[in-house]
Amino acid sequence: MTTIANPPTVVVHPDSGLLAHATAARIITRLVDAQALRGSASIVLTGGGIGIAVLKELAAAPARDAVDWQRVDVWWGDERFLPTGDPERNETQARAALLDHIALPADRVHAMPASDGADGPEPEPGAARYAEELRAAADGADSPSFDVCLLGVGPDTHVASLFPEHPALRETGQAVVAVHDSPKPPPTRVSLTLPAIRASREVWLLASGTGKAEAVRLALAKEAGPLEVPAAGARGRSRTLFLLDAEAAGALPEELRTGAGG
Ligand SMILES: O=C(O)[C@H](O)[C@@H](O)[C@H](O)[C@H](O)COP(=O)(O)O
Repeated sequence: MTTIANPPTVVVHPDSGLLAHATAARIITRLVDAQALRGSASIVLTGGGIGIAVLKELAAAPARDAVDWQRVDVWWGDERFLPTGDPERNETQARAALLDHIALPADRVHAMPASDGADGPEPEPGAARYAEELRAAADGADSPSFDVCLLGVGPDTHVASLFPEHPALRETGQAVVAVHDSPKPPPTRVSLTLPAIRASREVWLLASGTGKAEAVRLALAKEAGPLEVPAAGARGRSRTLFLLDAEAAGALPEELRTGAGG
């Protein structure tokens, strides 16, 4: 497991609209900087309410095309294992929110498998293929050093499709895992594992609303490990951000909410 170099930084915005707006602006700057440094950039997308809201804001952002979208690789942190084009798939929602509005080469959109896809009706072969695709993009490692990995946080502290006490959390030998019996519907999914998430240069955890306040508190409290609190294990190699609205930050100690503890 990668050691955690830096403790998470907490950023609190007044409301979910501003959180989505500000995170979209932050993505633009992050991708532009990555391209200036390395010529290309990579981002892992998340499903969920705030995750998709950020993509919609990104599509509408005045500075959107400061990013050279021809040189961006788009991956997913997880996917609902449903037929291609199913409205519940994270890919379908990301295409409608952002990808259909930017000049991204088709071969740089790395969609996770669909239940009607070439990998067959079970998620395991598709998960293995996606792991191969990651390895091929990672210069010998199992997973690329994504410039930014976006993760929504579930009310039970799940990230991607890694749920508390679920067997998928114990997977450390693979970058991608098939998930059955997901407590959040639909039951069958494909997900990056914690090691793949932690290969990212930066991990940004997004949470909005009072329903996430306790999950966010647990993710930062150091009271429990990643098997009980998956969001506690989602850390970037060089930076981890918790991007929250005031409601999702509501259960945090004052010093974390205001940065006064820095
Ligand atoms: O496929 C999914 O459902 C997501 O990837 C999942 O990890 C999501 O990000 C969280 O459940 C938060 O979702 P909300 O923001 O809608 O609460």
